[in-house]
Amino acid sequence: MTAAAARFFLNFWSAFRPVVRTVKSGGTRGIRTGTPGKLMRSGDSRRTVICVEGNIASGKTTCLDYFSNTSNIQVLTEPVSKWRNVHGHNLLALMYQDPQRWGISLQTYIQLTMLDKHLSATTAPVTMMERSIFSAKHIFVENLYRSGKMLEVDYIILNEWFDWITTNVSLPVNLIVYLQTSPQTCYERLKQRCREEEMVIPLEYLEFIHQLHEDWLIKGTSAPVPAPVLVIPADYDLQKMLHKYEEHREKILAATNS
Ligand SMILES: Nc1ncnc2c1ncn2[C@@H]1O[C@H](COP(=O)(O)OP(=O)(O)OP(=O)(O)O)[C@@H](O)[C@H]1O
Ligand SMILES: Nc1nc(=O)c2ncn([C@H]3C[C@H](O)[C@@H](CO)O3)c2[nH]1
Repeated sequence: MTAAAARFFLNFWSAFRPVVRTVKSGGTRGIRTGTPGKLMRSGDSRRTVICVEGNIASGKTTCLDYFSNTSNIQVLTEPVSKWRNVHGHNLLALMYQDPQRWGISLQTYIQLTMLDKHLSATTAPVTMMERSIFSAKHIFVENLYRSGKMLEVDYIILNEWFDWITTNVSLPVNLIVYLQTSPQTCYERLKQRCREEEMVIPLEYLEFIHQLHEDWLIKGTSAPVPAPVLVIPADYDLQKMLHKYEEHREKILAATNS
């Protein structure tokens, strides 16, 4: 990274809400958010972070809703509302309408907003996040680049940001819950939900996104996973899925002891 880029990043970084400082801890260099008292942030080893991953409309929000009533669990949903209104600009809609032009803009903003989610302060010992900075990179950035909708130079810039952030900022994840839902089922649920920006999504896009999840979380052939993966087949109807979530509750919360 050039000196100018480092200066830019450090200026950007100092604007961040949490007071961050570089500390040596356990021999590895990483930025921990310095917070007194009970407040915990992602870098706090006392905190357990579970990321719920899955295709579009695979049922992540429904899963998080189910666990949101459990004491000691803080649920962090994706900041989709931010992506749909960046000072009046609907970046999510722009990307779906013209991914070649707006893919880099959306991914840059998603990487920032997901980093902010990872670093958000909480008093709860367990955080369940919808997706992560990792899936933004390994699923969606990869899809844009591999489908020829992202310039190589943009892909490289995003990768350098991702590598710097994940090297210098402690973003521990204790468990990934992968809701393994078929593209067809996701497509049906997406149509049922009718999120305006997503009405242009073809089944083929969901098939690409599905394959990238499988390569990453099942086959392990694309990129390292930041935590053990618990796979929950999620094609079943709502009632059966709620039973499945209850069946897996112990395994999911066992991550707190790992
Ligand atoms: N098991 C299920 N059976 C039928 N419909 C479901 C099931 N789970 C969720 N849905 C419905 O499918 C739609 C998508 O579900 P949900 O919002 O939980 O998915 P998601 O993975 O959070 O989506 P996104 O990735 O777009 O945020 C919603 O309308 C939801 O009510
Ligand atoms: N391009 C792109 N990159 C991401 O990192 C990303 N994360 C989520 N999404 C899209 C999927 C749903 O439409 C909607 C809600 O998940 O936002 C993304 N789209």
